[in-house]
Amino acid sequence: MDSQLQVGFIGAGNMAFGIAKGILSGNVPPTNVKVSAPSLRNLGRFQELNISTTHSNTEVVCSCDVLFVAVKPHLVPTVLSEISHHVTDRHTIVSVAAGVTLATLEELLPEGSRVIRLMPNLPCVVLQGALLFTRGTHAKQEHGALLCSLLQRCGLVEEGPEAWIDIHTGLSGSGVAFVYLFAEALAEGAVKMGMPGALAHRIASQTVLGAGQLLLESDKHPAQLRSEVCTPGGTTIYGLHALEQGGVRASTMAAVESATERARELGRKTAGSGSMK
Ligand SMILES: NC(=O)C1=CN([C@@H]2O[C@H](COP(=O)(O)OP(=O)(O)OC[C@H]3O[C@@H](n4cnc5c(N)ncnc54)[C@H](O)[C@@H]3O)[C@@H](O)[C@H]2O)C=CC1
Ligand SMILES: O=C(O)[C@@H]1CCC=N1
Repeated sequence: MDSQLQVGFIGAGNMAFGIAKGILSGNVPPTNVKVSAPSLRNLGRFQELNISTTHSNTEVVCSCDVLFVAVKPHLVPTVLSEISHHVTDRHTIVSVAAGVTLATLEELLPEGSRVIRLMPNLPCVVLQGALLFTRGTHAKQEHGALLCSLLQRCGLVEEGPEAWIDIHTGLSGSGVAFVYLFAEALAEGAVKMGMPGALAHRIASQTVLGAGQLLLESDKHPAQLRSEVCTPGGTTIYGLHALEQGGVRASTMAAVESATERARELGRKTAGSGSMK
């Protein structure tokens, strides 16, 4: 990767911070990164990473080659209209906004702009993200490869068709929160049975981490690993029976479906009016 490559972020929230941390863990020095946001509130933690910060979105655009647009979806039309005059051949614009489609992004930017739609997730901040991107009309394979090399330390980075981005949003962007809910409930079950809360939460976190790592590294189907934990007539099958009675499988599938549908709805609203309230 070109050591002169300049990276910009518009929006200094949780997701921008996660991606920035991943990028800095690769071979991009903080002096090559700039972030903008209207208030000082979120900028401090970027400054702690020696990233330069500003309140001017156009200043970021004018100084970078790859620009991450990391504001809430309903602000994307306003932000892109504001910076549009400054977007040139130099730029690859990468939007992480849930639901906002390539068609909307391309329409809001000058003809021929290079656009990529990326859906990351919060564990980028610990270099364990799951990211899926899709390239717009004018973003070539080489631009996808450049993005992959920038994000190489963020976690798993995959490319796919745009139709999968909203699904990935439900599965993984939002899915992280579904896993947290499960971890919280695991710990609360232990607290109910008499274990101190702090210990229960530490053990629940390690259980989620260990289960995930084994699932990834073993290359086995989750049902196979589940059966390896179940002793016939033992404790696990009793617990699984209780979960199935609560409809955990159906409600988890419904959660992914519902989050995916919401991403699609956000996309339609952004395409329609530029205002999503
Ligand atoms: N938080 C998450 O887990 C994920 C978020 N996303 C997407 O990332 C985007 C950002 O989400 P978060 O980081 O969670 O939001 P956030 O609320 O933490 O951050 C948004 C940032 O945008 C800044 N901002 C607001 N108006 C602005 C403007 N006019 N110009 C420049 N900056 C402005 C805010 O000051 C704030 O720093 C959203 O579009 C969301 O869909 C995608 C995947 C996961
Ligand atoms: O909840 C949201 O809309 C964002 C997108 C995926 C995760 N957080």
